[in-house]
Amino acid sequence: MTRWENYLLTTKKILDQYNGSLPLHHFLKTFFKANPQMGSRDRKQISQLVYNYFRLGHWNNATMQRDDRILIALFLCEIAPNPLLEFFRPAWNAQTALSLKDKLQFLELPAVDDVFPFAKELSDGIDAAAYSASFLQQPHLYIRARYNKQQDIIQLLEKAGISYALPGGTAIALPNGTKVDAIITDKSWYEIQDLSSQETGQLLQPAAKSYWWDCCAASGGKSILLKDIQPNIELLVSDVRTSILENLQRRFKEAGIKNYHAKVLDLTDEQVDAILPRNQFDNILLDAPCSGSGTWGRTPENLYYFETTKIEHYQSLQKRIASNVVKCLKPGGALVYITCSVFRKENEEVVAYIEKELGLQLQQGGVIKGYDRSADTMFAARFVKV
Ligand SMILES: C[S@@+](CC[C@H](N)C(=O)[O-])C[C@H]1O[C@@H](n2cnc3c(N)ncnc32)[C@H](O)[C@@H]1O
Repeated sequence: MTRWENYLLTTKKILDQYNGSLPLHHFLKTFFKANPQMGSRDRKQISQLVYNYFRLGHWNNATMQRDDRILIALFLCEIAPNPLLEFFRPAWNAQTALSLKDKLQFLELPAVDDVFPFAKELSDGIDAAAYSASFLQQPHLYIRARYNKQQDIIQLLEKAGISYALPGGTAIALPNGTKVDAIITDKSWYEIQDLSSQETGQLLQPAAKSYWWDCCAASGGKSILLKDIQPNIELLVSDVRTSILENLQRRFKEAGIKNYHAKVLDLTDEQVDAILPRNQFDNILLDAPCSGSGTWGRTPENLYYFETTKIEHYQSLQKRIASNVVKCLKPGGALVYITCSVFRKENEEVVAYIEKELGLQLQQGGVIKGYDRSADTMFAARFVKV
């Protein structure tokens, strides 16, 4: 059997075994660990076939054999010729540089408008067809340059022969999979952060000496952004997961951030204001737990396995957390609500709840589109407590 036939067979084996209960990258890690005969090149190429397969979601599923679908996915998602495609479909391999539209025409296949199967759930202003088509492209890896190091970083990238783009601000777009830490060895020069996530910073507007609570901090991406915009703030970070706050502490150390407090807190607890020793903040950043549907370009298995019933679950969690934390916001203070979701129920409907039920005033915000620039799509809204 040739290497390419073996890759195709292994891809089918993975697709047979995977059921969506774990994130795909965890499943693949375990699968390759159990099959150590595969080298890193084999793992990379098989992973590419599996990921591309899921990029098609349920699109045109009924009419395609699995082998065909794997090869069609490879052809539609990749822009450079590929030895595996050359082996199985040399005529297609000669056409990999065509646009998506021309590739579909070449194969006499219908448009990919329904790759994303939840179009009727989308937030205002998201173009469902463009969003669907965006899944066939791998998103970029974005970094945010810190301490005016953008020029120094660019020099290192050029020296290493890495292509890059400058989409604005201090963001740098890199090809997905770039080994950034091997190129930029001083970790304090940059943060890995998606472009749309970087742009949520425009809503933070931190005043010097103000007291902030990043109440769903995870490993602290938004908090580092906040501190980079205004280092002179007081900051409490919290999350329900102890392990993620340990990651945050490591990441803050690498980023040179020292002055902050960290606390493990479950924000579904109605008494959360009573647990905090100082429970009145000038500003609260609520980067809420959500479906993550705006980031599925990086986890396309969700196109296949996500169940819409989960949206309601996230909405009720978001409302519950918002109503508990707003009690800790000083009058005149701002709440910044963020999701990486494209669903109206997690975005506009939660905004309406915060306005109507919690009495805050919406100042600015909305969807931050990423699908037209190989980035995540997010939602951010800034409120003031009157
Ligand atoms: C979208 S992530 C935050 C991302 C982070 N702000 C960043 O920029 O990297 C949401 C976080 O909410 C946390 N979370 C989920 N349920 C929670 C709860 N009941 N109380 C507190 N935090 C919770 C999760 O552990 C997760 O880390």
